[in-house]
Amino acid sequence: MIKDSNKRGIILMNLGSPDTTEVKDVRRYLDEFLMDERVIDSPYIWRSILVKGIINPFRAPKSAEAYRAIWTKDGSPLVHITRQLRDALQEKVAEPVVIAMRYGNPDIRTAYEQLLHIAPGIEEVVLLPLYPHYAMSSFETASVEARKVHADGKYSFKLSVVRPFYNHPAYIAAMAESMREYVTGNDKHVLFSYHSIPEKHIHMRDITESHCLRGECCTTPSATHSYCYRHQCLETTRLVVEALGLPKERYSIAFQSKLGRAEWLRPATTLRMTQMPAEGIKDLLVVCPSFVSDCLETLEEIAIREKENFMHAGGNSYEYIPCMNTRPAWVSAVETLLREL
Ligand SMILES: C=CC1=C(C)c2cc3[nH]c(cc4nc(cc5[nH]c(cc1n2)c(C)c5CCC(=O)O)C(CCC(=O)O)=C4C)c(C)c3C=C
Ligand SMILES: [Fe+2]
Ligand SMILES: [Fe+2]
Repeated sequence: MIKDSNKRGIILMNLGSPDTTEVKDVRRYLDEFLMDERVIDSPYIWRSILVKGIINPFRAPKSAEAYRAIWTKDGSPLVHITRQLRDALQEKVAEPVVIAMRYGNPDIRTAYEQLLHIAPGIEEVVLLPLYPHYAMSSFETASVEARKVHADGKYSFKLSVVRPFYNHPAYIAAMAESMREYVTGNDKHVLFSYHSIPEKHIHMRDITESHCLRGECCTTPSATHSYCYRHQCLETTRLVVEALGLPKERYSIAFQSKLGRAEWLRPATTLRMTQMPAEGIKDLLVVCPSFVSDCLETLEEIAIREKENFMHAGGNSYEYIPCMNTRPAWVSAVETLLREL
């Protein structure tokens, strides 16, 4: 690693949002997002028909409305929080720090150009995809896109990418710290709600071609766990509850934000919301460790919509534990992840 801070730049890369909540901008964003072969893996022609002809015409107006419910004077929460994280990190490190989004703006090319403008002699760029867990549709697409643009632009700096940090002690400690005040002094149930992915994507990245989604696969050691999203979510949960000292009857795991009819990781958060009150879980805390910055999927889906579902199903209290956003422990963890590369 090049240690000289004058020669190094940092990019924090997040998923991205539409530029505005207008349907045309949301449509453009969804088009870019869902046409990504690592998000919808069908052959190009079928993907085009599906996205442009079926999903987008219905989804864009609905998503625009959802975005309107969480939009701020500074625009998208996700993008604004990523900017704030950048500012907080910049206070702590000498290297220039910029942000990039996988979809929408600012894109990765803009981020490279910005770094070269700030520090023309840059020799290494360190990219931190802000996804704790490995998925084709998150970490993989971000790093592939960054490498592709790096090669296409014939940039002379070296590009280094920080690996998923789902079990890194600094991420686990920061997650536990962000939850401690909510879980202490009560016996509320804690639901760990992770973004779901299609089961097919787990099989596609099973390097053994025979391990994943069979029996107790995710708790049985395997070389494929470096690519297994489900294993990594279970590990994050295990380590966070260990750090918090939560007994096993106090927490559970679910997967949110399913799209379409295929099999996705289960149980579905939305189904659990209607089941939990009947099982005697009336007071609920929900945390979303696959997101480090609050976004549509946490602020609208979890904090608003799923709360309504839970309360209508007979819940007594429901609290969403915000993402780590710009909490000092998380900013320090980011610094650690970048230093250790
Ligand atoms: C945490 C990592 C994420 C994974 C893995 C992921 C997979 C995935 N997502 C979709 C479809 C949509 N996701 C949408 C929003 C969204 N997704 C993530 C993160 C992951 N997605 C974030 C942070 C956000 C919020 C963006 C924001 O602007 O705040 C959306 C758009 C909104 C909507 O219409 O619901 C879609 C669509 C798929 C299909 C997928 C895996 C295959
Ligand atoms: Fe998503
Ligand atoms: Fe697994």
